[in-house]
Amino acid sequence: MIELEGLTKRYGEKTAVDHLTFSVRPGVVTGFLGPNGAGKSTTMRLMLGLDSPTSGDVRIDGKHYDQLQEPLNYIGALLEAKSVHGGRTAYNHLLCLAQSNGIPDRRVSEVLDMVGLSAVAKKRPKGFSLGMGQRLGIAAALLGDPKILMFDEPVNGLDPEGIHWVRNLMQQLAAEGRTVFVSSHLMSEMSVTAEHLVVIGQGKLMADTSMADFIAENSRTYVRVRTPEPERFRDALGTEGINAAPTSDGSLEVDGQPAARVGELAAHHRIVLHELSPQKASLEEAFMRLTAESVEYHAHTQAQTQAQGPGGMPGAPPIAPQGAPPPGAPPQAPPPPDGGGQPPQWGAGWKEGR
Ligand SMILES: Nc1ncnc2c1ncn2[C@@H]1O[C@H](COP(=O)(O)OP(=O)(O)OP(=O)(O)O)[C@@H](O)[C@H]1O
Repeated sequence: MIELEGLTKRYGEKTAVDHLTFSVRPGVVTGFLGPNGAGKSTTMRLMLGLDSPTSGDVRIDGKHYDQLQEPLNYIGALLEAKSVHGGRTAYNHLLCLAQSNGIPDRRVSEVLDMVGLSAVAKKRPKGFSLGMGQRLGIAAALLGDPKILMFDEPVNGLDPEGIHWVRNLMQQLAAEGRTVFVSSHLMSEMSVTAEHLVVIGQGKLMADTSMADFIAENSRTYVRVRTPEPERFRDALGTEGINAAPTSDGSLEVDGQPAARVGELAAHHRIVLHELSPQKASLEEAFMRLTAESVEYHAHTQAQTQAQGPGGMPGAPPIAPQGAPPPGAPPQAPPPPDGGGQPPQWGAGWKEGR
C-alpha cells in the first residue's frame, strides 16, 4: 500500500504536484493518468524518495522510503528510459545492480528470462531497441521481487506482442497481491489493464475511482438508432418526452433510455429499425472530457486557428501559459530532478531462500 497525504512539490514558481492525497492498494493494477506535464513523473519520483516534497507525505506500508529496512523487498520501479552503462552487457548491468543490493546472482538469469531477453543477455544495451531497453528496465524493477511495483510508461516503444506481455505481467503481479501503479498515455491499453484509476491535472487530483465508474461518470451513454423513418420516430419519441438527436450520417442518438425501451417504442409505433446499438464512451473520451480544462499544451491546426481566432478553443484555457512553449511545440524537457532517472538504491536486505 502506498499512501499520499497532501503531497506537494514546487519548483520555484511552478507547482508540479499540488496537495495530492490518495492511496494505491495491493491486488489491483492502478492506472495513473494525466495530460502532459500534469505531474505524474514528479509524483512517482516523490513516492520513490528520489526527490523530496515541498510539503506533505508519502508512506509505503506505513513507512517513509528511507525508513524501509529492505527497500528492495518493497519497491521496484521503471521510470523514464534510463541510460545504461555502455560498456556492460545486459547480464552484467543487472548483475551489478543485484550484487550492490545483496540479491543472489541467480536472480539475474530469472528476470532476463521473465522479460524475454535471455538470448541477448551477453549483448550491450547500447545496441538495444527502445522496446528492448524497456524490457531491461522492467527486469531491473523485478530484480528484488518487490511487493510494490511502479512503472512510468512501461509500454513505450514496445510492439503489440510486447504490449500484450506487459499487460499480462501487470495483471499477474497484481493477482499475486502486489501493489502495481502504472502510468501510460495509451488509453486503449490502460482501459484493459487497470482496474482502478488515479487521474491528475496540473498537479491536482481529479479522480480516484474504479475504471468502470470513471467512464460512466465522465462520459455520455446513448443509443444509436437507424431507421428508414427517422422523422416519424423522432416525433414518436418526442411524444414520450424522449430526445433523439439526428446526426450527419442519418442516424439518431437517443439519450437517457435503455436500448430495450427504444426498441419497444419503435415496435409500438410499427417503425422498422436497421440498427439499435447502445454506445458507451471509451476511456479516452472520458479522460479527454474530464481533463479538457487542465491540458497545459494544446496543439491546434491552422484551420482551427483561423476558425477560432487568436483566442484558441472556445472554453479552453489559454493556449500558452506563462513560460510555456509556443502552441504546438512539444513540452520542454524539465531539468533533471535530484537523482532523477536513476533506479532506487536498494538496500542489502535480500532474504536468501524466499
Ligand atoms: N526538476 C524540475 N524543475 C522544474 N520543473 C520541473 C521539474 N520536474 C518537473 N517539472 C515541471 O513540473 C510539471 C510536471 O512535470 P512531470 O514531468 O511530473 O509531468 P508528467 O505528468 O510526468 O508529464 P508527461 O506526461 O509529459 O511525462 C511540468 O510542468 C514540468 O515542466
